[in-house]
Amino acid sequence: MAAPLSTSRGLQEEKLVSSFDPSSLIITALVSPEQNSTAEALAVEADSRMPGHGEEGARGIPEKGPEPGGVGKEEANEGRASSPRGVLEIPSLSSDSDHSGCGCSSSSATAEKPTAAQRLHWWSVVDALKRRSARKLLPTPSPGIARADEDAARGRGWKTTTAATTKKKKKLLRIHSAEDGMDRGALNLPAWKPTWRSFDLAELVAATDNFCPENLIGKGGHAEVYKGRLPDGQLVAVKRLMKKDKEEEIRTADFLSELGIIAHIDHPNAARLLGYGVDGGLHLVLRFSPHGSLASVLHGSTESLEWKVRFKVAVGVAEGLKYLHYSCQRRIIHRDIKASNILLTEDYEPQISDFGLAKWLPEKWAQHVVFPIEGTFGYLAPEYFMHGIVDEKIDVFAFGVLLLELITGRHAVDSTRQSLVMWAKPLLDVNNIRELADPRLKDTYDIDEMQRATLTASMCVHWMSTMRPDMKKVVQMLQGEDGSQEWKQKSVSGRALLLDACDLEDYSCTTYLEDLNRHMQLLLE
Ligand SMILES: Nc1ncnc2c1ncn2[C@@H]1O[C@H](COP(=O)(O)OP(=O)(O)OP(=O)(O)O)[C@@H](O)[C@H]1O
Repeated sequence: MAAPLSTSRGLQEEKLVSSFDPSSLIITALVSPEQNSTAEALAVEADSRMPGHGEEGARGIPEKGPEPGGVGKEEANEGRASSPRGVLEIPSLSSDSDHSGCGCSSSSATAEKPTAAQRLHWWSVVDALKRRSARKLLPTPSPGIARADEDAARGRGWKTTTAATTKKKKKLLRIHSAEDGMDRGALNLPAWKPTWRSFDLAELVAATDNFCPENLIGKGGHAEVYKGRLPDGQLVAVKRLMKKDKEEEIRTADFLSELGIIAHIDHPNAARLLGYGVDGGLHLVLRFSPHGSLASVLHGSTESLEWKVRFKVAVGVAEGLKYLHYSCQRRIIHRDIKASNILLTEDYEPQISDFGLAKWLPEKWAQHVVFPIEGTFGYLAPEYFMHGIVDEKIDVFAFGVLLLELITGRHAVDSTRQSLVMWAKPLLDVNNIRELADPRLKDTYDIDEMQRATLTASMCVHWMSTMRPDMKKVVQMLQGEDGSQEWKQKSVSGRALLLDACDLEDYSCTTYLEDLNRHMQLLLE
C-alpha cells in the first residue's frame, strides 16, 4: 500500500488525499447509454481506470458481497468494486434490498425505499450533468454557453470512446438498458416534493455577487464556500468544488457522491441541502451556518467558548452521528469528523457537514476495507490508518478526538506535531480532569458534564475499536442517562481498566502510540 500523500494545509490539519478515488465508478450508474455523451465516455474511462476492475463491477456494486459479518473489500484487484458512494445507489431499481437506494428516513428510524418520484428527481440531476457534459463535447463552443462554462471546458482533454474501451462500453449499455427502459413519463407519481432543487449559474452568480472574494467564507481541501443570499432573503452557503489537481471525472464523481448522501439526510444536527448547480462548475447550495465552523469558534477566536456551548455541541454531534449510523437504510460512515466540518447555527446547534468522504455500508457487511485511506490526521482511528478498515467505530474515534478538543481547547495536532490523543492519554488514564480541562474555562464548567465528557472521550479514542462504545451508547453516556453510575465507577478505576485492556491484546497502548507517531512521521516527511 503506497503511503498516502499529505497536502500542505498547515500543521493543524494534515489531510490525507488519494491519487485515485474508486468512487469515480459512481458515474457509471448515472449516465444513460442512449446518448453518446461525454458523460458516458467518462463512465467508461472511470471504469477502465480501475486496475483489474472486472466488467461485472462496472456499476460499482460487488458481484458477490462478503459473507454476513465479513469484510467488504474495496481494493480493485480483489475483483470487487467499492461500496458505492452516494447517488449510485439512490435511483437503483434493483429489487435486491441490499442494492436499493439509500432512502434515509426523515428524522425517523424507519428506513424507506426511494419512491418513483424521488428517482425521477435524481434523473433530473443526471440529465443536467449529461447536458453539461454534452455541451463540453461540442467541437466549437456554442454561443449559448456561459463564459464560466467555456473556461471550464478550455484545455480539458475529454476522451471519447476508444477501441480499448468499446468492450466495456457495450457492457455498460447492457447494464443500463434495464433502468433506461423504464418509461419515466408513465410513472404514476405519488405526491412527493423534494426539499432541494437545481440552481442555474445566473442564480448562483446573483446570490454570491459573482463569487466575490468578500463572500468567500471557507476553503477546504476540495472546495471554496461562498456566502450568498437568495431573492427571498434566505442566506445560503454555495460550495463550489475546486478544479485543483483532480480530473474532471473524479471531481464529478466526488460531487455526485456528496450530493447523493447529503440529499437524503434530514436531521437537525446535519447540514441541510437546498440545491445543486452544475453550470459553470459543480456547486452545492447549503443552508448558511452563521457561526461558521467549530474550528474557527474554538480555535480561531481569542474569546473562550463557554462550557455550556461546548457540551451542547458535543451532544448534538453525537446525536447527528447516531442518526447517520442507525437511522438510515444503510449505515452512513462520515469518515471525516473534525472541528472544521462541524458548523454552528445561530443558536450554536452543531451540524455535521462535508459528506465528501462519506460512505454507506450494506447492513450485512460488518466492516469494509478501503484504499486509498482518506481523512484528516489527528482524527484517524488506528485500524483505519493502518489497515483501511472502515466501520462506524472510525467515526466514534474521530468523535472522541473532537470531544477532547472541546474539553481541552487544544488542536487535534498541535504546533509541535503532537497528536491530542497522545497528549491526553496519560491524563485520561488517571482521570486528571484539572489538567485536561481548557485553562481558559477556569472553574466555569459543570463538573458532572465534564466527568461524563472526559470518560466518553477516553472510551471513544480507545485503540481497539471493539472497546469503543457505539454512538447510541455515546449519547447516553454524555447525557448521563444510561449506566452513568457504571461509567462513574469505571472512571474511578479507569486506569486499571485501560491497563487490563492493554494486557488483553498484543496491540498495546504503547504500540498504538508508536504507530501513531510513525504514521505521522511518514505523512510529514
Ligand atoms: N453551510 C455553511 N455555512 C457556513 N460556512 C460554511 C458552510 N459550509 C462550509 N462552510 C465553511 O467552509 C469551510 C469548508 O467547507 P467544507 O469542509 O465543506 O469544504 P471541503 O473542501 O470539502 O473541506 P475538506 O478539506 O474538509 O474536504 C468550512 O470549514 C466552513 O468554515
